[in-house]
Formats: sequence, structure tokens, C-alpha cells
Amino acid sequence: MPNTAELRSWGARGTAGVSFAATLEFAAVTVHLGGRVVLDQFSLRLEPGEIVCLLGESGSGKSTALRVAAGIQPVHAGALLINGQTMSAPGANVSPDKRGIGLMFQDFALFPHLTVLQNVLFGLRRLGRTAALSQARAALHRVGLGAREADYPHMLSGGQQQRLALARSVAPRPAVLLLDEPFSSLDARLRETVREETLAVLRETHATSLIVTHDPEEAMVMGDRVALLRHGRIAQIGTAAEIYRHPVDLSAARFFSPLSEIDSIAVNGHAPTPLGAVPTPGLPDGAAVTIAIRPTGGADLSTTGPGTPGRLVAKRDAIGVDICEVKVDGIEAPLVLRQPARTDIAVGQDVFVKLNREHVLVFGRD
Ligand SMILES: Nc1ncnc2c1ncn2[C@@H]1O[C@H](COP(=O)(O)OP(=O)(O)OP(=O)(O)O)[C@@H](O)[C@H]1O
Repeated sequence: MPNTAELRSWGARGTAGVSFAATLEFAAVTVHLGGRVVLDQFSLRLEPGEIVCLLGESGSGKSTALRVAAGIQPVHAGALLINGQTMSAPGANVSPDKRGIGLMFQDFALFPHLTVLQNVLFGLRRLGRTAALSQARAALHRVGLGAREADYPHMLSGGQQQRLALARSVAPRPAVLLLDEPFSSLDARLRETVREETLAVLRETHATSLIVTHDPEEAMVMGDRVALLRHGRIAQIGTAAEIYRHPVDLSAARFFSPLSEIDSIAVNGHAPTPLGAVPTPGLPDGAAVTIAIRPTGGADLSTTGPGTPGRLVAKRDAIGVDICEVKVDGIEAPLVLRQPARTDIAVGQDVFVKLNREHVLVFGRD
């Protein structure tokens, strides 16, 4: 929970229409677009103050879900509720400005002809001038733009524009904040810093936040929970660690990292592979299985063994770690393994691969 001083510095919640942190619930929401089912009985409930990241392939329905929550996409079945109140249902739609939500889009949607301060004041029109000014300035100060209030958006860097967009969306203290790919227009280095700052602001304001992203790392860093969307439905939901360690199927596993995959058949509770037998709990004898090895943690390399012999066929330096490709007899594609950087292993050299069985993923195949 944010402390009282933090809450005070953010001003009163509710200038966007709601007076406390809210639940946000999609209840079996279905949306058709262009003759296709884009959301298919989509259900998801966010608790007050929770940050959930919606992750999924392009076209899986992430932005549509956000648009439903925002009230700019009607639903064809099911309902969208905020704090238990129906906001969207077939034939019924509470308008976006009456929902107590804040929005932040990837292009930041700043008003180019308004100053930094006027951009933030825009969302505070319902407050008196004095209260609005103090709330806008507090938000700008919080994101480090206190000295830039008279500038125009084009005078700000990309990171500063993102911070301004954040200040504008949180200044009215919305109960629910909807963020659509909020960092995608920033370069990789800046993205990491801005992401941390944004997360801190979301925590302080205690807004219930739904963040759309297609970047698994971003989802894992930001979300209290991550929901993996596929064909308009949730394929899996859980903490980042749960989804990473126990993906529901091979395609969920592939989403979070590249994998080295080995096909096998379960026999007596184990699947034989060139790297040794892997336990196949719960899978019947004769079941076709895929053993998936993540680059990080799935296997270790050494020059002396123990392990299965292989040959290092490629090595790339990735700042502090090596990305090694190892050819092992009986496995078609080279294994891709991230290892601590070391100089004693060179391309062309014989090595040994030792599986970390507890980190290896096992999936049945149809
Ligand atoms: N107005 C529309 N008319 C017809 N089809 C649409 C419309 N808007 C979206 N779609 C389709 O709905 C599907 C889901 O779109 P949506 O934008 O929600 O996906 P997304 O997961 O956010 O994808 P991305 O990561 O590419 O933004 C896509 O196949 C898209 O082509």
C-alpha cells in the first residue's frame, strides 16, 4: 500500500469519476470484428491496485480487450465491470469519461499545440483552477518534468514525452489505468529505465492497471500477474515465475524464450534423449513428448564432464554471458545455451553438456 504522504502528493482520487481503487472485470466478453471472433468469452478480473500484463501474439486480441475496458469498443456478449458496476454489455455502454479510467497509448497521444502543463491540465478540467494546477504540477514534479511546464511536447525527448503522457494519465487519479504498449516507441536502453519509473508511479498511485504488451520480458518485470492471450482467450494466467517455469503448453513456453526441442517417446516414466533420460510424470507409456530446454538454466557446459559429449559450433558474446551453440549427435539442431562468459571454451572444441533436469520442460504431443 502507498503511504499517506505519497497519497497526499498525488492529490485526491476521483477527479476521473471514481473515488477508490477499483476491481476491473471482463466477464465472458465476446467481440466480433470483420466477421471474426476477436475476443472469445474472455474472462479476467483485476483486484484493486493490481498490475496485470496482457501478453500475446499480434492479433490475439490484446488491444481489443483494452478498448473494451476503455469503453471505445462495444461488446457482443458478456460484460465489463468496474467495481462490480456494469460498464459494457450488449446494447449498453457507459461512456469512457464516466468510467474513472486513465489511458496511455504507445504514441503517447500528446496535444502538440498545448504546453506540458496544459497537456496535464486537460485531464483535470473538472477541478477548480487552483486544485487542478496544484495536482498537475505535483504529477509533473513526480515524473521529473517540474521545470518543463512551459515547453511544448516536441521540445521533449522520447523518454520525457512518455513521462508527460504518464503524468497526464495519472494526474486525475483514475481508479483504473489502461496502458497500450506504453514503451514500444522508446529505444531498448531507455525503455528499461522508463519502465522502472512507470512501475514506481503505478505503485504509488495504487491504480488498478492493465498493460498490453507483446514483450515477454516487459510483462514479467511489470505484472503482478501475466495473462497470456491466444485467439481471444486466456491460454494461461499467473505470476511471471509460474508462467515461465510451468508453461501450460509448448507454444506458451516458446513465447518466453527460444527453446532447444527434442522429440521422444515416454517409456516407463522417462523419455530417452541423447542427453539422458528425462522424467515424464503423468504421461502414459508410448506418449509422444517434446523435451524443451531453455537457453538459461536448462543445461551446463564443461570441458571435462560429466555430461554428453558435443562440439561447440558457435559462440556469441552477450555482455557477461556467452550464447553457445552446441552440436550433439542425435539432436538435429545445435542446442542454444547461455553460459557465464568464459575464455577456456572456443568454437570447434569438444565439450560436455549436462542437463539440469529440474529446469527442463516436458510436454506431451498429440
Ligand atoms: N476494426 C476492425 N475490423 C476488423 N478486424 C479488426 C478490427 N480491429 C481489429 N481487428 C482484428 O482483430 C484481431 C485482434 O486485433 P487486436 O488489435 O486486438 O490484436 P492485438 O493482440 O492487440 O495485436 P497487436 O499486438 O498487433 O496490436 C486482429 O486479427 C485484427 O486484425
